[in-house]
Amino acid sequence: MQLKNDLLLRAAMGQPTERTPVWLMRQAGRILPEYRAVRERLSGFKELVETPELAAEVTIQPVDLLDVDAAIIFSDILVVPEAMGCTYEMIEKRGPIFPNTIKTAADIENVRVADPYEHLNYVLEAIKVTKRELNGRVPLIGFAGAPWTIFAYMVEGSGSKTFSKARKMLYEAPELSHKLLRKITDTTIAYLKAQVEAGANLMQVFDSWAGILPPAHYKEFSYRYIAEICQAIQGVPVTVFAKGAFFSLADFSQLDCQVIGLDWNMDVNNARAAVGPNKTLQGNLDPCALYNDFAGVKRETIKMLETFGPNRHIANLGHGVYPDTDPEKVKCFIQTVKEYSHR
Ligand SMILES: Cc1c2[nH]c(c1CCC(=O)O)Cc1[nH]c(c(CCC(=O)O)c1C)Cc1[nH]c(c(CCC(=O)O)c1C)Cc1[nH]c(c(C)c1CCC(=O)O)C2
Repeated sequence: MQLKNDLLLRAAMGQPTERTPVWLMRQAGRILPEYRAVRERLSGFKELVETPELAAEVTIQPVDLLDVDAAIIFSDILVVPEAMGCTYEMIEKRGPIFPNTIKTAADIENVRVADPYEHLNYVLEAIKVTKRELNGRVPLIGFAGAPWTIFAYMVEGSGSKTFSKARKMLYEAPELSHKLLRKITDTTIAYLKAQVEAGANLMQVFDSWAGILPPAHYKEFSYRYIAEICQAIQGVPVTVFAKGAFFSLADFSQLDCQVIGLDWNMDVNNARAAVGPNKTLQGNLDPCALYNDFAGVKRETIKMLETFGPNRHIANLGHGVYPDTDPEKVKCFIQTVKEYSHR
C-alpha cells in the first residue's frame, strides 16, 4: 500500500524531503495518559505486549495524539531472549528481571535459536493489525536489540550500572560468549526478516549498552554481529542506534545500513565527519531539554535542527523520552521540527 506520509523513509534513503521527519524513541508509553489507561486495565506489561489488538492500539496512540511521522511497534527488546528460553519479568518501577541467568556452557547449550513464527508470532500479528489500522498514514518501525545488549541482559539478569557479570564473561570465556552471541544473532536476523514480511517499513537495532565496552571488545563482541544483521536485512532501511559508542562512529560508516542514531552526548559535527556523507543521522536532543518551558523547548529544538542541517536528518531525542515528560512539551518539540524545517 502507498504511504500517505513517507518522509521518514525518504530521509532514511537520502532522498529530498519537504521537511525533516520527526518521531521519538519510547513515544508509545507512559508519557501518554491514554497509554496508562490501557495499561491499568491489564495484569501487566507483558499482557499488553502479547495481545496484538492492544499493542496495535498503543502503537497508534502517538500518531493520533502527538502527530509524529512514524509509529514504532509496541513491544520490547527482551521478547527475543524470552523466545530463546530465558523468560523475563517486568517489575513495576524497577525494570526487567531474568529469574534464570546464563552462567555456564550448559546454560548456553540449552538456549535455542528461536523461530519467530513459532515463538514471536504475537509481535508479527501486532505488526499486521497495526499496519491495517494505520491505513498508510505513516511508516511503521520494527526493532530488535543488538546481540551484545541482549547478551548483557541474559548474563546480568537485570539492568545494572556496570554490567560487570556480562563484561566479565567476555574476558573469562570469549568462545562461549561468541557461542551465545551467535545464537542471539541468528534469532535476531530471522525475527527482523519476519517483521519485514509482516509489513514493518524500517528496522531499528538498539545497542543500548554499547557504551560500556572498551572499543576493542565492542568491535569483537558487538559491531561484527550488527554488521551481519545489516547485511541480512534487505528491502527496508535499517537504523543502528548504539548508545555511547562514539568511538565506533567511523566503523559505522562501513555498515550496510542507511541511518545511524546519535545519543545526546555525541557531537553532531564530529559524528557527521566520522560517519561521512552517505548515511542519514537520527537524533539527538537531550531528553531533559523537554523539561524546559515552551520557549526553551523551541530554542533547543531549533538549535538541534541548525546543527544537523536540512539534509539526511531524522529528528529524535538522543534516547527514549522520560516517562514524566509533559506531552505538551513533546508536542512542542514535534511542531517546532515541522515548522522550522519546512522548506
Ligand atoms: C534497553 C531496552 C529495553 N527495551 C527497549 C530497550 C532499547 C531502548 C533503550 O535503550 O531504551 C526498547 C523498547 N521498549 C519499549 C519499546 C516500545 C516502543 C516505543 O519506543 O515507543 C521499545 C522500542 C516499551 C517499553 N519497555 C518498558 C516500558 C515501561 C513499562 C510499563 O509500561 O510499565 C515500555 C513502555 C520496560 C523496559 N524495557 C527495558 C527496560 C530497561 C525497561 C524498564 C525501564 C523503563 O520502564 O523504561 C529494556
